Amino acid sequence: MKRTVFAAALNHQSQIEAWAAAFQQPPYQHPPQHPVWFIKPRNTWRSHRDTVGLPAGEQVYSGATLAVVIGETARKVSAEKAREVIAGYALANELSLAEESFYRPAIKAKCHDGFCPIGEIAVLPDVSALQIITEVNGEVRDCWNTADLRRGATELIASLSEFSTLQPGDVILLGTPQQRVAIHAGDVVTIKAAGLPELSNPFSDSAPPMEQLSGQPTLFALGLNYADHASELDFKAPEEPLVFIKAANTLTGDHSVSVRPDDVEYMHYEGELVVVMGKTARRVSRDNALDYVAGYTLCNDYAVRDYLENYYRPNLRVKSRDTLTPLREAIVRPSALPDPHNLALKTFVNGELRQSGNTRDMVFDIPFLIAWLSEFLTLQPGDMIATGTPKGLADVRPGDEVVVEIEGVGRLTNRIVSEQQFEDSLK
Ligand SMILES: O=C(O)C[C@H](/C=C/C(=O)C(=O)O)C(=O)O
Ligand SMILES: [Mg+2]
Repeated sequence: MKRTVFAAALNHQSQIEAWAAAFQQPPYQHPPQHPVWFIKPRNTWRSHRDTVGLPAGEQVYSGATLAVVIGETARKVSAEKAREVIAGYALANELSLAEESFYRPAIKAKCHDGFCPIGEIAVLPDVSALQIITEVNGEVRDCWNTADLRRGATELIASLSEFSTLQPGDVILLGTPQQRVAIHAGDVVTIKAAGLPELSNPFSDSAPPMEQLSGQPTLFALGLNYADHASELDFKAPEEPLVFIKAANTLTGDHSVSVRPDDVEYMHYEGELVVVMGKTARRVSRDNALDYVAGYTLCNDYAVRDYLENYYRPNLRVKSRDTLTPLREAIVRPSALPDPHNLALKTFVNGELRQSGNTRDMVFDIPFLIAWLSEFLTLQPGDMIATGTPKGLADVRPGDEVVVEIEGVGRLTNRIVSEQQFEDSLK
């Protein structure tokens, strides 16, 4: 069973060449120094022969790529050892709308329903120079070679597992060339590579409704959804929701520890209200949106600012690290919380009040967020939306006790430990 599907962006030589000049300019400032990660959430997953519905009025591009399937737990694995944790490979189609920018996470371009068909797994001895062919209606339209990737499978596993413990079933998509193939309703797209089961999907302008999905619930998180927090970071409030995704590895529970990397300057807390979906939601209106909510809980969306790069910002290395998203499992039902948009939100460090806001100050409220997301993807029961944090960030250090408290929802307590303390605790 798939757990999290990670994908590497800007990992093909042709992309770096095409964007080289732009990446020297603001907002990027320099080419990416680390892999640029994104996540294909479970609503995007499809199998061989599944029909994929294309969003009306959008040009969709095929993205034939190679998927690496993890077979063993991998935490801080070296590139030399990475091969040992690979269960096998599969073909995948990393479908996307055109990307005009790599600055902010590309949720709308990458996460439409069905935007990630993945084929059957097979064991291959070597994928370092594998030809990947795309046929549309039986005609070859693209062919690229994994030898042109900037980072191969083992290097990507090493890089990702440094901050995100990989589990059996996790998948890594290795990337796609700059040039993609435009596809249309009525097309059948078939992806082929020697030694791997082919992946073929018909595309239509309407697809069958999605059954209940497997895989981990998706945690969508909002950036800059409180104007006062945006301004403390010298940003204006966004004009549309700034949504990023946090992977399952980052979650931890109440009264747990969060690991502060030993070599960083600034790791801050972010107390946040979390919405938990209770019903499958697709194209839901704002007026009806709260009917789809199972309840509310709270999280701490820690960030390590040292690792910020202006590519799909905030990037997974900042926001999706092991242990950096304490989340309280118990939820409060909507009947017990009639107005989720008027709740005091506080964060205490060692008993001292450090953050104080109110959920009435959200830039985009909960009905808007549910309607906006469900416009282009299906929200499933269990999916969550962390609705952002108000101003009042501060650095936290090993030994600090951090308590997030939201009126009517409850408290979430966790303690900061150093990397060394955490490693010692594992021995
Ligand atoms: O890009 C930024 O600096 C904003 C980003 C995320 C913010 C949030 O998670 C939030 O506003 O709750 C960051 O701070 O990395
Ligand atoms: Mg946040």
